[in-house]
Amino acid sequence: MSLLALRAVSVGYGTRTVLSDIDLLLEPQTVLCLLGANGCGKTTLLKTILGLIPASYGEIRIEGRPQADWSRTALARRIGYVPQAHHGVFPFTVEQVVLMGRTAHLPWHATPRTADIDIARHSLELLGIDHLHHRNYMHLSGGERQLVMIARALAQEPALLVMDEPTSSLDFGNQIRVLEHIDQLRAQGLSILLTTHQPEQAARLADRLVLLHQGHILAQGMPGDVLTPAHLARIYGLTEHTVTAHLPHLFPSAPADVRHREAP
Ligand SMILES: Nc1ncnc2c1ncn2[C@@H]1O[C@H](COP(=O)(O)OP(=O)(O)OP(=O)(O)O)[C@@H](O)[C@H]1O
Repeated sequence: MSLLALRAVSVGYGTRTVLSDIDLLLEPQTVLCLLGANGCGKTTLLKTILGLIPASYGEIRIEGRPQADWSRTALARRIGYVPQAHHGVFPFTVEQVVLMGRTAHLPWHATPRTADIDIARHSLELLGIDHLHHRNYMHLSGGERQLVMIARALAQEPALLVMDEPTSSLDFGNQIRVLEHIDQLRAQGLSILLTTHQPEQAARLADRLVLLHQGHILAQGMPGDVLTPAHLARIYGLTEHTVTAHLPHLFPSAPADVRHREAP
């Protein structure tokens, strides 16, 4: 059974459709990556999957059950969410913010148990930021906040982690650490749905890729099949030559004719 299944889903705001005909499956222990230009609808799709925005059409199933049958708490036990670079107002310590990840596992209004505090501390340690646990979240840098949001989602102990550009504010070292954590989490059995603006990151991480373009899925499949100069040129409005010239690790031996063809 797929962890997540979308069939003919349309998403948008009011009468404006942002994406339509979205079919996708996410299997257990899989990393699925959404790639597409700014404003193509990646975040909107993630929020629709999380139940924060209603789908305007189609069917979303989580672990085989229609999304509408899931209570918010039950969903929060199964899906952790790392929003895009976080600027929210959390006048709490880092440890308190990470403990919020345990809320769905606690009875209504219960205070966290020692086990919950241990799980929160462990999440901070995993990301190498346990030294921040007493700091005020509001006083952290953008990258530190992003790591705290990842720790909070890990403290949820979800089956599916939804991450919106998880490395966007991180320095080189922390980007690599987060990518390695994603590999480890998959090895431990988690599934991960993430967005990125970096094709090389998608190629390194993803088991499956979905390319979004002009309101639809342009292509989906294994990175080796989907990440072509022609597809990248199309979604980013570049020539294939520019794409291959800027991604030498992805396209080390692009044929000469590709280097001069224009994007369709
Ligand atoms: N709350 C909202 N109300 C109306 N329109 C919105 C809202 N949020 C986003 N949009 C619009 O929906 C479209 C898709 O936005 P979305 O944030 O999903 O794109 P994205 O692919 O995640 O972009 P980026 O890569 O820049 O983060 C954009 O045109 C955006 O302006």
